[in-house]
Amino acid sequence: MVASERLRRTMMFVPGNNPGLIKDAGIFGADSIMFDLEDAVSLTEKDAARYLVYEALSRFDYGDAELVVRINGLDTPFYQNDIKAMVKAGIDVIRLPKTESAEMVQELENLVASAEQEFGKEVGSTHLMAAIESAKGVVNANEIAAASDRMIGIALSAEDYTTDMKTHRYPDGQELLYARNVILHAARAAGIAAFDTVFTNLDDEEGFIRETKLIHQLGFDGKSVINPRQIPLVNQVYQPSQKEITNAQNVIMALKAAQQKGSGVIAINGQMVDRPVVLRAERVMALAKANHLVDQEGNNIEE
Ligand SMILES: CC(C)(COP(=O)(O)OP(=O)(O)OC[C@H]1O[C@@H](n2cnc3c(N)ncnc32)[C@H](O)[C@@H]1OP(=O)(O)O)[C@@H](O)C(=O)NCCC(=O)NCCSC(=O)C[C@@](O)(CC(=O)O)C(=O)O
Ligand SMILES: [Mg+2]
Repeated sequence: MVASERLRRTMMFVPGNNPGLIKDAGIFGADSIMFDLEDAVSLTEKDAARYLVYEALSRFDYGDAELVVRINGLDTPFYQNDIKAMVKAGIDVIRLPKTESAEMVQELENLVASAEQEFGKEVGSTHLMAAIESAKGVVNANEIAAASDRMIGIALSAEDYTTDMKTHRYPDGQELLYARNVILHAARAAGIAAFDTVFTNLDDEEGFIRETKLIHQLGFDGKSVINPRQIPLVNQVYQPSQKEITNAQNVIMALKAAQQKGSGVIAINGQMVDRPVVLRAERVMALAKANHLVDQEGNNIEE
């Protein structure tokens, strides 16, 4: 699948030092599975975790899920070995934590390109994403998002970010409003995905849904999650209504009819339909397919 066409509603963190969680991570339906070598892994387990994730990537089948690894930061002694091992294993995406500048992304890109050459991988085949976890990262979000053609997205990491901002997380999320909007605009301007942060209180389902509705309304592609229980809740929020699906089906039908006639102009009931409407309709249909509300041809699936 082309990286830019993927749905990324959920990106699930899986601690890289936990064999049980790693083995079963594919059964929960996350759009992206993110093996963590950074903050979920203690300093004494860094090498063991890297080895475990490498072996898992080589042995287990995670189906259609996009496979991501969060490597250790560029200020640690671990990131170079992380990059080599993950490129060798054929990871889809490397997520750089605590990204503060375009130069950091470019350093990552150079190391990834060297590793691709060393291990006989196609140069450019490993995609990148950056987590923004500080005021400096937010201020430089535009240049980070545009730093490399390999970038598929940028993410807000609110736990570290709120610490850097000398605050903490509140239920209404006011403290994140600026960072969320900056990250979203930087991602959209660069034509890549925007991911919202984790929600750490697993027992506060109501709070999780409230936050997910907010980031869905703002325009985020999806959210980092820490537990399989959060996946269906995100998918539910991102599920289009029947009215949205019917409208999208009409737009797609009109598009096909126009193409058959060799016309570039699409009209429904005499009303011209412009490109943004077509793009929105295509996204609604992609979400409807992912939620099994329509079949691959876009027809309603009867209950
Ligand atoms: C929290 C808890 C211990 C609870 O476990 P519990 O077992 O009590 O949960 P249960 O609900 O009972 O689990 C039901 C079944 O699912 C299985 N299961 C659970 N979690 C699973 C999972 N993640 N992957 C696969 N499988 C899973 C489990 O094994 C069980 O399987 P089974 O026994 O067979 O029924 C567990 O979830 C967990 O470890 N989460 C990941 C935590 C983590 O990675 N933190 C670091 C990333 S954040 C960060 O660093 C901040 C950040 O950097 C973020 C940013 O950058 O965005 C920033 O700055 O903001
Ligand atoms: Mg963090």
